[in-house]
Amino acid sequence: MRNAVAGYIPIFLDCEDQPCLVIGGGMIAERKTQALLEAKATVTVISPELTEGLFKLYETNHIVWERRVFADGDTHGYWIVYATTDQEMVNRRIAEEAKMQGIPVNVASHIEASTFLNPAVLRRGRLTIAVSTEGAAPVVATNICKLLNEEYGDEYEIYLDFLHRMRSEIKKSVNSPKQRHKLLRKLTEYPFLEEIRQGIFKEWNETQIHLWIVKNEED
Ligand SMILES: C[C@@]1(CC(=O)O)c2cc3[nH]c(cc4nc(cc5[nH]c(cc(n2)[C@H]1CCC(=O)O)[C@@](C)(CC(=O)O)[C@@H]5CCC(=O)O)C(CC(=O)O)=C4CCC(=O)O)c(CCC(=O)O)c3CC(=O)O
Ligand SMILES: NC(=O)C1=CN([C@@H]2O[C@H](COP(=O)(O)OP(=O)(O)OC[C@H]3O[C@@H](n4cnc5c(N)ncnc54)[C@H](O)[C@@H]3O)[C@@H](O)[C@H]2O)C=CC1
Repeated sequence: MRNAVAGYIPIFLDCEDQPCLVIGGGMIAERKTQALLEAKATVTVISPELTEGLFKLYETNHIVWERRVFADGDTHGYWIVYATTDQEMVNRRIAEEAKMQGIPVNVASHIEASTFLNPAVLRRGRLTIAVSTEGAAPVVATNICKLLNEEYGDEYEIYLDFLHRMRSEIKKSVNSPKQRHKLLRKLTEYPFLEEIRQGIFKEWNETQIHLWIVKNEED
């Protein structure tokens, strides 16, 4: 068992169109595959069998399925690898092979063989909250997400879409970094979240956005 505490760096990877390999076709493979597809990755699954869910994804062309057991060399050319078979030795072999090539690898059965791990995740549109216990208790990570689920409701999706739009406009039309920082900080002080919760928030149109920028630049 890895003893380090806080020895991981949390990062958000852009997986769009990246070739990702999942080895094994059970429930854990299905869970990791779903997460990869949500991130628009290109997924290949190598396994003699698939769960019903994975088989549906195969039938609908969402994944490529190679119907066989893992063979040496399979990880070559992939961007990221998940070893999710129920065979400890196979998972370890996959991890060794991936590591030799510098490919990040997650081993579902043995944290110490992995180079990265999957946190429990809560999503609200552009908001992602990811929680890890460094493998000490994955269920606790999930429970923390359940608690946060109460605190961070759907209003965050509308809120962040709006802030994203404002930020893009500010980046386009305000040249000075100092001014931009001032405006972006000011924006988060408005009670938009409260307005969204109360159902009284009205999306600003282009003119309103520009008027706000001009007015607050001067302040
Ligand atoms: C290290 C890590 C590597 C990784 O998989 O990335 C890992 C490893 C292992 N998990 C094991 C068991 C379980 N894992 C879950 C659930 C989840 N596990 C997840 C992540 C992680 N699990 C990574 C660290 C996360 C962290 O930092 O806390 C979640 C959060 C995200 C996800 O899977 O994407 C997901 C929540 C899904 C959701 O929210 O829906 C459940 C409960 C369930 O399935 O319902 C059980 C059974 C109960 C138990 O054993 O605790 C075993 C023992 C296997 C065995 O004994 O054979 C190992 C291997 C080991 O410990 O070495
Ligand atoms: N990280 C996590 O969140 C969790 C991890 N686990 C671990 O994950 C592993 C997998 O769990 P499940 O999906 O529930 O198991 P499972 O038994 O449902 O699925 C295993 C899959 O691996 C395939 N397989 C077996 N040998 C193979 C080989 N040589 N090449 C390719 N595919 C092969 C099987 O056909 C099957 O599809 C277990 O070993 C367990 O220890 C279990 C629970 C949670």
